[in-house]
Amino acid sequence: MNSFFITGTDTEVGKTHVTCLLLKFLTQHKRSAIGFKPIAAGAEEAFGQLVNEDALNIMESSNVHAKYEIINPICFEPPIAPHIAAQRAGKEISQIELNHHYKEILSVGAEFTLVEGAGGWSLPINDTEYLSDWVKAREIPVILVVGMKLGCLNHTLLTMQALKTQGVKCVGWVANEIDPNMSEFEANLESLKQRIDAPLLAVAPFAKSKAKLKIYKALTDLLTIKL
Ligand SMILES: Nc1ncnc2c1ncn2[C@@H]1O[C@H](COP(=O)(O)OP(=O)(O)OP(=O)(O)O)[C@@H](O)[C@H]1O
Ligand SMILES: C[C@H](N)[C@H](N)CCCCCC(=O)O
Ligand SMILES: [Mg+2]
Repeated sequence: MNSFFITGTDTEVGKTHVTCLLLKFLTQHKRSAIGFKPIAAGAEEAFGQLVNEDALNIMESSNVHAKYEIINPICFEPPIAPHIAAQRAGKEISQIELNHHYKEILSVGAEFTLVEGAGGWSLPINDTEYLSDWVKAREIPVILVVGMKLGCLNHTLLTMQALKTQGVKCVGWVANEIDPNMSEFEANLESLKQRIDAPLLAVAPFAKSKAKLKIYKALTDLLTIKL
């Protein structure tokens, strides 16, 4: 069983978009795959419970299915930093709780579990802990989604530096074209390639529908897929 933690250079950079594309890629190649969104903030009431859009999207892109609470066990209504949402709801998120939920999703038995983070790499879950502490403790390899826009060089290099300092393995990165009007896309991609000590796995083009990943060999190797 393989797990990957999908982080991003920021919130709203395409972690869910890329997670769904990776899940679909795995499905197309007859791998069993499930998405996991342990912590979500930003949800609506539906079917008598709170549901988050990211979790619904990754459920739809997975070919292994489980109840909503298994896919997204921690969910808050306001679209704010999760530790603040938890505080407002009189709750506290902890690594112990995350371990429990992670065990449950792994017991579903998919070959691949893609865990989508929340926000960027350094996301507080309570007064003293970060989601990144949990990823490090569980030794889940990280895939970084870079939202390709002006400013992404700084965000990417700082994130890579943090991963390295914390001793967390980054198995690769995905360039996500979130801004169709970005100047010098290719030159920025090249600047990142030169400076990132992990392989480029794929490029996700700007597309509102029927998006497809431009796949690199590092991705097929990572997912043990022969094209
Ligand atoms: N390659 C793309 N082409 C077109 N639109 C995109 C692309 N990637 C992301 N988007 C859009 O940008 C917005 C943010 O993407 P997404 O929700 O995947 O970000 P996120 O990093 O998962 O955010 P969050 O931190 O809230 O989980 C969404 O509306 C999504 O449809
Ligand atoms: C509401 C948003 N879409 C995400 N679900 C949560 C983003 C938290 C970001 C925290 C921060 O780094 O400031
Ligand atoms: Mg998301």
